[in-house]
Amino acid sequence: MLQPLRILFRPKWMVSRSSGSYVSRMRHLNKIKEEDEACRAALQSGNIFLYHKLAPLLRRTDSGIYQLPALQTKDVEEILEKLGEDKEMVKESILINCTEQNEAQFSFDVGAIEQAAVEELCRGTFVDLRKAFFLLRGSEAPLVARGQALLRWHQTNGFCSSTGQPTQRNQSGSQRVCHSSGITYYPKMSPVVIVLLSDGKRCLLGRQSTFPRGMYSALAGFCDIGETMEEALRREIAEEVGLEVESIQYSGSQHWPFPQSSFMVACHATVNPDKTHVSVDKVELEDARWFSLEEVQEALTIKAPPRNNKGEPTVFWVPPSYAIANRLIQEWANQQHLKS
Ligand SMILES: NC(=O)C1=CN([C@@H]2O[C@H](COP(=O)(O)OP(=O)(O)OC[C@H]3O[C@@H](n4cnc5c(N)ncnc54)[C@H](OP(=O)(O)O)[C@@H]3O)[C@@H](O)[C@H]2O)C=CC1
Ligand SMILES: [Mg+2]
Repeated sequence: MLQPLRILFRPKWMVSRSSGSYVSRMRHLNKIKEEDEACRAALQSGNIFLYHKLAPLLRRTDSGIYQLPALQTKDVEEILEKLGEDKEMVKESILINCTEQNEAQFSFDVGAIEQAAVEELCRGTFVDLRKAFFLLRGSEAPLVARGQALLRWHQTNGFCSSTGQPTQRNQSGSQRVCHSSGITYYPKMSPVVIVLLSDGKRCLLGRQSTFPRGMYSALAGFCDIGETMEEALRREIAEEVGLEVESIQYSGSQHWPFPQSSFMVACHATVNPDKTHVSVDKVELEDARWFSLEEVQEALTIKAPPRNNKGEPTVFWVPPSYAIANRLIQEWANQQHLKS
């Protein structure tokens, strides 16, 4: 039976360095991103988040709250040694970000090691990212998504697409280089527009057949190469629901890790209230329709939809608060409420 490690989770009081300004933090982060030596030094005092085959390690506190345990390099080295692995493997950690105290944050995938043994040592559980997103609070959800996205990118970009030769990463993992062709590869996101369409009184939501039953969301689509965001938005709405957009207002953006990294650009848009006939592209969407403010307000209150005996939701509901679609819907409802 493996004994859990004694010091795995560093309490806040052990963080001694005072927080600097945003500018000095970003400059520090950039330095460790670019300079291998600085990154190696940062790893010695930084925080490491563990993943197993891209599922992040979470820990449930005594009060039932899920947290992202931040391990230190020596903790991870100890785990690797206890499980008969080379402790030098910890140097494969990928830089994600840094804290307000200028401590570097890394992600490290222990997918080659037996999952249960690591969980026992860490007193935590590796949880699928979709579930982890539900369980984590505040800034931990985007952090864990970013860590996973970087690990995934490294795991799938080991070879140069031009020469077929292996690519080599820098210490931070901010890039990979093919020394044969000289090509440098950087982690990628695909731009996506997501739009909440309104006719002044109602908003348009749609669902794909793969969505959980009863869930409707704002319409979304990948940008084509060469398109502006506005062009992509107008095209997607025309393609998916046969409507012509009249005006567009930017709302915000989000990195979305499912199924691969997308850069979601969220907007509100309007159509002419006299031209609201929806013609759904059934290849893309199972359904799309106009919803009233009352229907939307009700859906926004549902945290976990009621389910039938097959476990399927039985009511109309919208994506959870961590999805930018939820924010768009919430903003629209607030705006309508102010108008009335
Ligand atoms: N965060 C949020 O609130 C929300 C996020 N989303 C995300 O937005 C994304 C896009 O929405 P979706 O409606 O599916 O997009 P689209 O309407 O563009 O349709 C998806 C189609 O685009 C193709 N495709 C897949 N990846 C790419 C790519 N990188 N570039 C161009 N085309 C691609 C796929 O074709 P094929 O499968 O045939 O290869 C797929 O059939 C999804 O990843 C979804 O998870 C959606 C709604 C809410
Ligand atoms: Mg779509």
